[in-house]
Amino acid sequence: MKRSGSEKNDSHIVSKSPRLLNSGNDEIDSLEIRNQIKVCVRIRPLKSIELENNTKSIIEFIDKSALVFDPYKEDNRYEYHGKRYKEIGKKANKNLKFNFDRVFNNDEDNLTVYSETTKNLVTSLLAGYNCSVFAYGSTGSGKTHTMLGSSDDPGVVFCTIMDLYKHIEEKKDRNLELKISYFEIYNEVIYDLLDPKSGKPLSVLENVNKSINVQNLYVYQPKNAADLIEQLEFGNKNRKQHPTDANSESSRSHAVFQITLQRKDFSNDQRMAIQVSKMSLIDLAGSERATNAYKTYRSNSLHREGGNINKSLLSLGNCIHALTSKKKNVYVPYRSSKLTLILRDSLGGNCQTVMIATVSPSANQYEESHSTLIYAERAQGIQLNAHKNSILVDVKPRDYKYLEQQLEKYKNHEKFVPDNPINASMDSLAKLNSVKENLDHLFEQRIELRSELLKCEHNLKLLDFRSEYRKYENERLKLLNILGEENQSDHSKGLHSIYEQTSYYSNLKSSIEKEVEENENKIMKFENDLMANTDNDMIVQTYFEKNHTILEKKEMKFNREHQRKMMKEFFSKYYAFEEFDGDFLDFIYKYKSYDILNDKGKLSDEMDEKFRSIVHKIKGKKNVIWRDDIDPTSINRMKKMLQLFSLPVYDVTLNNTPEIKRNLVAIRDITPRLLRPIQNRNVTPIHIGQMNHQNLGNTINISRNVAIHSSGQKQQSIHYRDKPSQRYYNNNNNISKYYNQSLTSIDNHHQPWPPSSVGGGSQRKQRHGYRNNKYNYNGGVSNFQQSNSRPSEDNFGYNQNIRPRFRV
Ligand SMILES: Nc1ncnc2c1ncn2[C@@H]1O[C@H](COP(=O)(O)OP(=O)(O)OP(=O)(O)O)[C@@H](O)[C@H]1O
Repeated sequence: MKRSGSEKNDSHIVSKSPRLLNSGNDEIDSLEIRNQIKVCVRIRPLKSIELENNTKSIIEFIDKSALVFDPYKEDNRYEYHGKRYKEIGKKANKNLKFNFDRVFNNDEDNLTVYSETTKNLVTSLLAGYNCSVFAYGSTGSGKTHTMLGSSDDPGVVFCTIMDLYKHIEEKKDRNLELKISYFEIYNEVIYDLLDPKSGKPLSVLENVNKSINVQNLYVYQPKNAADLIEQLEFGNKNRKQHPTDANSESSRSHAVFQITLQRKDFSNDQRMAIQVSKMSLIDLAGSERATNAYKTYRSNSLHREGGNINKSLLSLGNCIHALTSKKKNVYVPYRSSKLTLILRDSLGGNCQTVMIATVSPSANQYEESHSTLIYAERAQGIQLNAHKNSILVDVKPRDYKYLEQQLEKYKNHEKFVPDNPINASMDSLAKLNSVKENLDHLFEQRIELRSELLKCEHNLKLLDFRSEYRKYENERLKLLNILGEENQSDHSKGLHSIYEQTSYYSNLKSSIEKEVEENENKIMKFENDLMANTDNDMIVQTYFEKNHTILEKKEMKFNREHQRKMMKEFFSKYYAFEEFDGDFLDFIYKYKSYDILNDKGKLSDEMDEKFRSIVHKIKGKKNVIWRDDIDPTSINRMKKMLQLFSLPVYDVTLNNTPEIKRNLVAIRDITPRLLRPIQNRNVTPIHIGQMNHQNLGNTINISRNVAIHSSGQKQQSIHYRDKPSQRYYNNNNNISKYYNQSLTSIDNHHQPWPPSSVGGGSQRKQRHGYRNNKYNYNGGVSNFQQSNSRPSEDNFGYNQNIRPRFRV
């Protein structure tokens, strides 16, 4: 035999399931999760017509893990003079041995296939893992027979449903919700098989969680197994079929049947665990090549159909190829077809996947079966990364009591779906909404005031820089002794003008600071009160966090602009100085002053060293500075100069713990609903069609009023070290990011700023007053000295006890 696949071992079985929840089911708790796709091959029996025509079989079953394609056969040779020879002109047998996780022979039924491929996945599904089973093979090789089967030999889908319901009934797991959807991809268009009347093509979108969703898909919640089977049959009838050479009932589309399970665990009175898992059972269209399959069909539409089937299967092949490539960071072209986009998780992501490759043993399907086996062999290398999809949600004890009462009430009912189990955040939202208008106004005012304040800071720093620079210039000019009395007084005037402006901006700054402080105190009061009254509700937190982050972003931007302007100023001075240096040197060389002075012995050591250092600089050589040469005054000067390049900005220090991240999934999904005006406390029916059953977070849409508390909301004194009693939280930046979208509904009610209220107007008037007072400074150097007495650069004039959120 020419080829042999690698021997299988259990190294791909990586972990026992993490026990987030103890399901109470031994089977689930001892579950083994593979990190590799499981590939099985099923050989169908030869059909009666094939047997009648003496069609040769090209696949030989070796054992449960191996088969030989196009086996070498002794009797294919003819005998001549006691020796056996190959027939002249006859192609040699390929005689290829393939190894798979399981090979099913032609006499094994669907139940066996189910038990050894999908049964374990049902356990995984119940434990919270996503699972996929897909049948791949050429037309007429037995995909539909495997997945759907017949009344005599029910297929994998039927067995899965039965097993699932068996578990639900056995465990009487009332907290388990099961929903189904069924769609097909035909000619690269998605159609709902459970809602065929709509006839609308559905679109597929990737949501923020990176999960792929079919938009507006009809999701059905079956009453029981029989009801589910009925829906499945209904969907099957709606599939597109055309007869082909190889199969009179050939399915021309890829059919995707999905079961979504959601399980809520209330066993802990403080936390509710929500698990969402999904199983996709996929019957792909035939993988035959268009030329073979449609040689008898000349219709354009059928050619297009064949082309599209092959386009998506070609993309599937390309994805498998990329996923199994040994090269690093290979691009996987999931987006090249709808099929691969939908299968993205099944192929390389958070999923436990089984591929059942069906092959026909008929010699007429030689090429097709060969190519299926090659694909299947390649797919064995696909790595997966299945993990449980669970989320823990804090439950208030009072809610838990309520839940228990509800459970008691429904104890004897056959079916129990918790209606609206937890009800908390609506109150918080109402409280927030009652003061939100005032708060929005205060936040807008804060942005305005802070921007005025930063403008002052910017101008003061720029003036500080100019005054420092003027001092250097003065020293240089004095040194050169080329300045007359008149020029010197001009120069002092320039310095005086800087001091005057500094004095003006210092006064303006201190008045704005007062307004900022007033505004900040008001916001803090609202924030503290609301947080205390709503028990640190996540929605309320998020609202404040969002507004703090908006300010922080604006200030960062302003800071960058300030640095840019300072650099510009710095370089304009620097280049002027460089030019001067160059001219000076040129002058000295030109008139040989250096040589003359040197000759006359008038060149002091100091002058000589200075001259040499200038030459050194011009030549671009590095200067060696000895440690002893660095005097503390120059270091301080340098520090001061560096400080001029940054402004005090508002600081939201953020935390990013995994728990916060997890809760964010929930908050993101819950906020858009919670932020709607509270009209009706009753639960409105979910538009199931829009429910994103792939998305873990969306499951929370169902229990709309879930109260979610992040551990990150613990009172932390990080920002308010000197005031630990302040309620402040340290949370993830993303909250604000997500919240930005969700808040749009209330943002629409924003009052334009400035509001008509007297307070804001008068404050602005006050500021303008200071501006108009521009010339009422005391003037002169003494004024500058006075302004120097303004608080040091370290605290930028803010009382850190009050506002430590602002940082340099
Ligand atoms: N393992 C099997 N045992 C008995 N009959 C089988 C088996 N596999 C397939 N068949 C029969 O072969 C025929 C074609 O099978 P099936 O419709 O499942 O092919 P398919 O791969 O789904 O084809 P297509 O891609 O064209 O839909 C059917 O009549 C089916 O009953």
